[in-house]
Amino acid sequence: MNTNLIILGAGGRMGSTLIRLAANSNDLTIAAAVEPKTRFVSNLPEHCVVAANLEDCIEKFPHAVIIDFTSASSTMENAKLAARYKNPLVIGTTGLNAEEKKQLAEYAKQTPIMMSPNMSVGINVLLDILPKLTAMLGADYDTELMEIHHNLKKDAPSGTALRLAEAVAEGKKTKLEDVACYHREGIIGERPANEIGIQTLRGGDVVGVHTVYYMGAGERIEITHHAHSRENFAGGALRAARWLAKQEAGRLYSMHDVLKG
Ligand SMILES: NC(=O)C1=CN([C@@H]2O[C@H](COP(=O)(O)OP(=O)(O)OC[C@H]3O[C@@H](n4cnc5c(N)ncnc54)[C@H](O)[C@@H]3O)[C@@H](O)[C@H]2O)C=CC1
Ligand SMILES: O=C(O)C1=N[C@H](C(=O)O)C[C@H](O)C1
Repeated sequence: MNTNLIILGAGGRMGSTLIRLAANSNDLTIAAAVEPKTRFVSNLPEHCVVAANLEDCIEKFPHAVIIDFTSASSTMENAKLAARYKNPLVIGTTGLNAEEKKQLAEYAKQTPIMMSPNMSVGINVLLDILPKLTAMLGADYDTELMEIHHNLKKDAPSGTALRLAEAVAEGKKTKLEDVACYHREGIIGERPANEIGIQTLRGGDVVGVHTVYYMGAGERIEITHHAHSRENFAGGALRAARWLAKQEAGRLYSMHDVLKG
């Protein structure tokens, strides 16, 4: 089966990687590339439409799967359009707040939507394991997370770090918002036992590093995921697009659903 794609943020780091990978596949067609800075879009296949915004082209491509790696505010506008025109939507954008995620769950009742802050297999397998690992280690192990990304990243902490921290909180049978600590400075006192610390580092061209630490008496576990390139994320997003094209609307899907098949 051939799947038509509309790639949003086509001139960006993820958008351009998606175009390169999709153009080399046998079962995907890039129908449209959307990017306000159209001069940054390159390497497009013949017949691909270029538009400055989704509204200008969505009507031409009913059923095309939209892939969105843009910014939180753009994603919300794009999701509204996808819901209106019933196009499936894969969202990789991070930095969305709780209210925006709630709104996306509403749109997902109108059209199939899959959202994941990290499209890699490794991180998603880790997300499955962390609640159990955290519960097995128990309250004697202090849990902290650290993420490192390139100096052009706009949101912090990364969407992945927040999702990993939620999985840890689940294992501790608590809510992340009740125990998260994003900043330490000055005379802060002893570390509360149930706290989950989340620290952000930024620099250079780091694609993405996430570490979860479990620190106990006399031992420490560190689990680190290194993304070697953006192809890893783009490959996951294309896999999600193929899968989503066959799904019904109903609830907000995740990469877990995609990997389950
Ligand atoms: N879920 C995942 O696996 C991954 C998620 N991300 C997330 O994806 C997002 C984008 O990351 P990058 O590609 O590094 O950023 P980027 O800044 O290189 O690219 C974003 C592009 O979107 C364009 N854009 C802005 N508004 C738009 C609109 N309304 N319609 C179409 N295009 C629009 C911008 O002009 C820009 O070219 C970020 O939120 C990032 O955290 C990044 C990598 C992996
Ligand atoms: O902005 C990025 O680059 C990345 N963002 C995602 C996030 O915020 O988790 C995923 C990945 O680590 C790269």
